[in-house]
Amino acid sequence: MAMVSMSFSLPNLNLRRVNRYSGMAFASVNKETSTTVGVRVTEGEGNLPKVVLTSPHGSEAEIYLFGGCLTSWKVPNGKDLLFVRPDAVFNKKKPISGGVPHCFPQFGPGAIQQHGFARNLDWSVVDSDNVDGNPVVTLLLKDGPYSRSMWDFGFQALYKVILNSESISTELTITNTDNKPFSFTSALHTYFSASVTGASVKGLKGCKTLDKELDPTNPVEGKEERSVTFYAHLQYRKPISN
Ligand SMILES: O=P(O)(O)OC[C@H]1O[C@@H](O)[C@H](O)[C@@H](O)[C@@H]1O
Repeated sequence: MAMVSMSFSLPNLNLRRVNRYSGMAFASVNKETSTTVGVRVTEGEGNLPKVVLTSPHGSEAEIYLFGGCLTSWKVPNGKDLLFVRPDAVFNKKKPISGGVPHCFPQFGPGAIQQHGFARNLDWSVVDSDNVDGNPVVTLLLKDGPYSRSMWDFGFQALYKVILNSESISTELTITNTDNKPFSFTSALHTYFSASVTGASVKGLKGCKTLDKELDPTNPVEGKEERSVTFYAHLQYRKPISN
């Protein structure tokens, strides 16, 4: 078993169960479904089912079952701290581009599709809870014919999201359910919404660039510092010095 987790300002929790429901599984939703205080499943963009977590303190989070993708985390003042690209599509033809997409069982490019298949599949809700007023949901993804066609291993992925008044916690647990070992790479590939005014990146001069969007020739960077207020999709590789 392996675990990846991310948490922002999560205070110590007194895990007193208030209200719990186990065994929910939604592949689609026709109307709003709610069985646990602060946890409901409703229809999102493109009629895709999404779980909405609502805290009594006024924060709210949304997780699409397609890709198990956390797309929104609004704090009590209404500000969404996550970013979803304006050109993101919600039609299952591509992963949702933004929020916190899953990269599993491979991070980045490699033997299978970029960032793996977990962000392209429907997850299901297997558990929901309300702990001291804080809504908790656990999503499940298992191997199936599609994943086996690329990566022939039995696995179970459990993704637990806890919404607190001023923080959110995510925890991904991978279990090998096969009779042979496997290795994998994974990430909770978070897109934050932030102001980049005044931000820049230094130490670039002499780095080889890889610009997927604008220039496939990968020139060597001539500037030492670049502002990040322009749209770019750049990676820099520092040459190895002797
Ligand atoms: O564009 P994708 O497949 O959703 O991946 C998101 C990003 O993932 C990052 O890991 C890559 O470095 C970026 O190049 C890429 O844009």
